[in-house]
Amino acid sequence: MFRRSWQLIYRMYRYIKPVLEQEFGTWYKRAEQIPDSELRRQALASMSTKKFHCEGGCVYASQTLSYINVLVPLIIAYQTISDYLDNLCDRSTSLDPQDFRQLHLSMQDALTPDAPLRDYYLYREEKDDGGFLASLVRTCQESIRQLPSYAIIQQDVVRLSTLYSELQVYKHIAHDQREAALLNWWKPYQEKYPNIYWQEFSAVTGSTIGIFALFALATAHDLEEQTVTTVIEAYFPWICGLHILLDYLIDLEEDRQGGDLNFVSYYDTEQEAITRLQFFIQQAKLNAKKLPNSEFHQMIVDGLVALYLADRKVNRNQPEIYLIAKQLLRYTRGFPSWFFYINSLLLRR
Ligand SMILES: CC(C)=CCC/C(C)=C/CC/C(C)=C/CC/C(C)=C/CC/C(C)=C/CC/C(C)=C/CC/C(C)=C/COP(=O)(O)OP(=O)(O)O
Repeated sequence: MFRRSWQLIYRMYRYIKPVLEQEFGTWYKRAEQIPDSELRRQALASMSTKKFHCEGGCVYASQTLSYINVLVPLIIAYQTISDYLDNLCDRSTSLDPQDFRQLHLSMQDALTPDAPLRDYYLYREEKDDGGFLASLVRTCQESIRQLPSYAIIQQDVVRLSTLYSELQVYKHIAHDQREAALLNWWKPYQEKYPNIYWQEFSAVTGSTIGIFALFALATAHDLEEQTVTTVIEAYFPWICGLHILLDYLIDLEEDRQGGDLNFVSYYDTEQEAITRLQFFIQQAKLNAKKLPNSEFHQMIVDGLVALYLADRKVNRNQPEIYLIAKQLLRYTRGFPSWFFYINSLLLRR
């Protein structure tokens, strides 16, 4: 197992990137052949603008090189479903929760080895994707069958995936209803997560990386339940929360102008946003230290901050975001953060 940031980046370029490019390219070509023009447009738009989601997600495959050919296709297929459906819901002509729910059933089917395929487009007009979504689901199912300890993580990944899907439903309904729906959804979880706000809980559920961390664990033949629990406790809420709060931070100005929901905008002041994000970094690091292969998960924390703050939107023309970003990058400190930041700039710009 590797311990250093340069070793992670070396593995990414040497072993992961070739498989990733091949897989991603194949799905992209498949998307180009989607018969329905609107579904095709959304699939291509999400794959063109969000490739870094797959690139970042595939970092988890660097832990076990012997499973690259299982983990990379799995992570790419699952993340592609997530990004494609997000585009369909965002750009939807309807605001129909029933439609959003039905589409997202594909994500839980993808994580259930023998689940039969369903009509995920049942409640929308555009239906003919030429089997694109079904093939993504099937690819996930074929991959998870090859993970020796999948049975031990199955229930938890489906639970995290269901929470993600619920977030996507509530986030995309009518603007005047979504905040109340999200608050109401949060109520039964409030007691379990007393240290976070409702909007932070929503952010936590929006990350796919807790699932990817569990996929990587399931490559072990002797996986213990206790290890799964410790990894979930580190990721949900801390590492996942940090991930999506960063995602919303860089969209803050854009969302403000477009009147879009943004979980970072709920902080009262800039200083509160900085304090809360620093709190998430601190908790994420503390909890990452408790994990098996802890160096890897600590690199994920540094890497997330670097990857998101390397986005084009973080620049001097958006002073609020720029200031918060600078403070956060300084807060993570040390060589790995700067090394990942430079690599992320190369990847994303
Ligand atoms: C291939 C290669 C050489 C890679 C090198 C990568 C690199 C530089 C690694 C070093 C640093 C490192 C360790 C980074 C960590 C990487 C990591 C784990 C990244 C995570 C990527 C990921 C899985 C992203 C998915 C994000 C996600 C699920 C987003 C959706 C969540 C959400 C709720 C979004 C908001 O949606 P909405 O409000 O609808 O708004 P938009 O859709 O408009 O944004």
